[in-house]
Amino acid sequence: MVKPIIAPSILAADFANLGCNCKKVVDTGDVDWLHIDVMDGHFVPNISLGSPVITSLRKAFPRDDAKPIVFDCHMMVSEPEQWIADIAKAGGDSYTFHFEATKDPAKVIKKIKEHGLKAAMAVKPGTPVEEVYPYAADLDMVLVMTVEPGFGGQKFMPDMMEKVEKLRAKYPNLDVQVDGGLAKDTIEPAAKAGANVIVAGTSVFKPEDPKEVTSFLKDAVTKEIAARASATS
Ligand SMILES: O=C(CO)[C@H](O)[C@H](O)COP(=O)(O)O
Ligand SMILES: [Fe+2]
Repeated sequence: MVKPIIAPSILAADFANLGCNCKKVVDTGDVDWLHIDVMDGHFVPNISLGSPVITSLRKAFPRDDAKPIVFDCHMMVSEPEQWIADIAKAGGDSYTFHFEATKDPAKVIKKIKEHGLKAAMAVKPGTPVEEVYPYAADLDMVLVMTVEPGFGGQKFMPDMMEKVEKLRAKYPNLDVQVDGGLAKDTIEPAAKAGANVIVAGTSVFKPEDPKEVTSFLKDAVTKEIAARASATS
């Protein structure tokens, strides 16, 4: 059975106070992962951050902590194979590449695993979810984008929930992640469709009290996972 995972996107943090901002959201107790958006200005029309920032952040969240935080790296980059070694060295745990960014997804997945990282594949809103199926057995997670990648603070696209439903029906034990516009008013359709890994940037980092949001998001996902388990037992 999948677990409910809340992954705040650090793109919405104040980069001058990145460590403190991240500690504040992790201290809610609801956060298991930090979602790290790497953008190259080529695959997407924006530049964000890269491995030096991940190296620094890893020092603030060491792997030998009582509750280690998973660094979930969302690689919005062309030729994704070229950054795998860098991200592994910097302290990433999971490497999500875009299906649209490579001609050979199987080769990218193999290289990610060779570097000891979890492998995940993302699909942009215009990409049919069926493209994922040939690779699903080798993936730890599939990311269904609920905005066009490139910027935080965009509006959640409810039409993407059909993709989440298809994935959840076909792969009951696969981590299915949604990213873009997730907040208290959009979590319900995502959780009901079967998403269990929730990326949320603006809605978690911007309010004064992140706990109020993280606990709402986590409760919503926990409830839907339990409902699905009892329906299938
Ligand atoms: O991958 C992303 C953008 O491409 C971000 O993870 C995403 O936009 C999260 O930010 P928000 O919750 O503010 O929409
Ligand atoms: Fe992201």
